[in-house]
Amino acid sequence: MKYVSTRGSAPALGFEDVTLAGLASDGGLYLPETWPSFTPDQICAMAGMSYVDTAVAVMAPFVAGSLSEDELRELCTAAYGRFSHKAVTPLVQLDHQHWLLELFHGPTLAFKDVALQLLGLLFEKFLSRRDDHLTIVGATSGDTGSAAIDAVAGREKIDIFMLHPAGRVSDVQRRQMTTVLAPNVYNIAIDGSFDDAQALVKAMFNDPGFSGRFNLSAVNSINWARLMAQVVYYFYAAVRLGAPDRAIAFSVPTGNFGDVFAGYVAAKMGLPVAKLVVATNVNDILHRALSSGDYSQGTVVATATPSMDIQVSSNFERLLFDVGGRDGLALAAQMKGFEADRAMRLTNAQQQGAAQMLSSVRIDANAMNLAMRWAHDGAGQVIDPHTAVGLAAALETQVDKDVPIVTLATAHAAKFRDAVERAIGVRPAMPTRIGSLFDREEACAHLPASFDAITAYVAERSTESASRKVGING
Ligand SMILES: Cc1ncc(COP(=O)(O)O)c(C=O)c1O
Ligand SMILES: N[C@@H](CCOP(=O)(O)O)C(=O)O
Repeated sequence: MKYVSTRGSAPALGFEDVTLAGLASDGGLYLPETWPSFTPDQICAMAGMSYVDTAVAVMAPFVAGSLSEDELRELCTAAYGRFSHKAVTPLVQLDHQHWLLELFHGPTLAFKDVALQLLGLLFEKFLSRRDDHLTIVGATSGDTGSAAIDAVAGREKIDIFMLHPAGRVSDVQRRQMTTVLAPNVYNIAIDGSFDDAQALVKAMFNDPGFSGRFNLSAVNSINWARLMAQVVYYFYAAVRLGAPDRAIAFSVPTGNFGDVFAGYVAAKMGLPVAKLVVATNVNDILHRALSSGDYSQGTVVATATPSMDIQVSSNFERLLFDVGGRDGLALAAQMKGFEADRAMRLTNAQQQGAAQMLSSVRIDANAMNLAMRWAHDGAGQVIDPHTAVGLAAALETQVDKDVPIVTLATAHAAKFRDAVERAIGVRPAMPTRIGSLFDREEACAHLPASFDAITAYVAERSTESASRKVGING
């Protein structure tokens, strides 16, 4: 399997190189050259499979040439062995049509664990084959950071620098990052939004001197391996609800467009997806783009769904590339225009291509709170605010009554317990696997959202870490 860049001028690479590179050298994002696909019989055969077996079946075509099926199975067994639910991503029924797909049974209580537990192991596997050290730079609105840190903490050939917007993540999210005191983990709170953090990370990748010197890699969903691992749970859920004989709709609370793009990939691979609902909070760039073609960056508003307080959705570029005819050079020009003007219009082909599978809904605080209450009072489920945005959008979307609608439950309610308590008067208990989060010491640098300040910090700490490793090993 070869991967090509959405901006058309980086070299095509295999899975191992794409995973270690993160972002393509032309600033684009990697995608498979062609979509692998399954026949209805092959999808039918997934019905009785365990999560690990489904993961191997779905991901094998993507890793071909870099991992054998046995190696992939070994990594998946280790990654999903850390989940607290036997089904890994169980389904819960809410009423005759609505379901939740619980994606928060991993070590850090959010859907990010599904991909990042695997990605940590992929990094280790690929680094064991070469004499290399990786410097991961990442941006987080809270969940990617904690999941990535859990996945790579203590790994000898990796340093991780994780930027989060100061004061704009929940206390649980912050502590899940800052209380990990492993020597290869560096948390940085920046004065700015998640978008500022993501722009700084991309700027580090796009500076060839800096990215080459520190051998940068990515844990954000700009890294293809992140999305690949998320495709699995669409198959896993859909076959349990009757695919391939029945089409399934999914409603996905959306920020960086990674999770919902994984659903798009599942559909490209032959899964019968009736509809993908893109559920945004009031930071609604994706809703405006999909409903009217207007992709223009507004100011980020802080909400009770901080992980979705995003106005530039990095994976949207992957969708535009695929539905717009895969013309990398044209897309590169369009994205350069966006970077200069902070606004662009979708082409007709992009708009129409997206509309074939995707619809969008913008959910405000009131609708989100009502959905939390609906799930609690009607089905006895305490859901987190991000999941509630997805559920509210599902409830507002017209779907044939015979089609099940699965809302992706992206985080455990305890991660956002203050917002949940405000909405339904119930304070979710912290799962015991989180341990004594509130008794632990925190470590975090606080820096301005400035390229010079961040790169100086990374350079100084990476050098320190390199010399420390020489000291340990030599
Ligand atoms: C809890 C939660 N829900 C939803 C999202 C949005 O997912 P995506 O960025 O893949 O669209 C995020 C962050 O990414 C998240 O942390
Ligand atoms: N909500 C995310 C934002 C980063 O998204 P990613 O999927 O691109 O890593 C977070 O939790 O940090």
